[in-house]
Amino acid sequence: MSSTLTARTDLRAISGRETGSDYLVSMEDIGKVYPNGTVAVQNVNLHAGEGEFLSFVGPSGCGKSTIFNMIAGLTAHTSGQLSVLGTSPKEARKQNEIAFVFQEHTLLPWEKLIDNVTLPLTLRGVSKKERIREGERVLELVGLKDHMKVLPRQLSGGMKMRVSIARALISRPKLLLMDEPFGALDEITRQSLQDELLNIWQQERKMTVLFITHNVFEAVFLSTRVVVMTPRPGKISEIIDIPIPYPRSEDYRSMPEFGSNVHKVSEAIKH
Ligand SMILES: Nc1ncnc2c1ncn2[C@@H]1O[C@H](COP(=O)(O)OP(=O)(O)OP(=O)(O)O)[C@@H](O)[C@H]1O
Repeated sequence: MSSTLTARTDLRAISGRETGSDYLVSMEDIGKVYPNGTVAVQNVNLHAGEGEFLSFVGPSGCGKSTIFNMIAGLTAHTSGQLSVLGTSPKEARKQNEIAFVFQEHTLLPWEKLIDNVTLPLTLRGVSKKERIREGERVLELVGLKDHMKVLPRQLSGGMKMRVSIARALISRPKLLLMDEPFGALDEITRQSLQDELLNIWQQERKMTVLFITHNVFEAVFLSTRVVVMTPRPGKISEIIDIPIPYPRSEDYRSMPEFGSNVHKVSEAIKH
């Protein structure tokens, strides 16, 4: 076992964030075999604490989305022990404390932004007054409060992604799962959304983010730890601490520490 597999950054020291002692996600020897016999992941051991930002990198098909779907209670693991927010993934999902953001924005084209972002509250029967208050709060967080009444088609790709993030935040999730959210965006938009996501994560002090990306630069810019996976059947080969303090400014992207961490993660992916 690699020594970095068990290493753990002192999150409080690098981010100034409060951290809890309990794990939000605990995966012990997790495996997943799909009904057609595909062994997607094997022997996955991972613990994510409150307030962490973990990115998952690895070759296509190594089981990253499968891991997220198991954590979200959308597909069952077939071996090992998985606990999310201290209970089973399905139970955790019912508590509305897990939110998902995908690469595709999945907004309702005929609904104004305010109605799109408040949809999870509408489905739960929350009053209109509270929906509007919470909708304004999250649209403000993503810098779109002035666009409450517009339709999704009037927005750029980056703005649509901001709306998806706002909708995910409306339930004040403890755990935010993001599956390649910025994969379809141009580099400039992508970097500005990375900055915004870190700002939001710093404000929502206890929220844990799990983030899938194919982009090593993005993983190193955002994360407290980077989880590196092997080709299928996916296993975790290394978990690399990124012990650079937050807030991480634009300058971080040109610092030697950034380059050396990118190199470390890139090397880990090759082995
Ligand atoms: N419902 C399913 N039934 C059978 N096999 C599946 C199913 N979903 C995924 N797989 C297979 O499981 C493996 C892992 O897939 P998964 O989508 O989790 O990988 P990934 O790392 O997220 O890939 P990518 O980076 O390309 O999105 C792949 O071989 C995939 O074909």
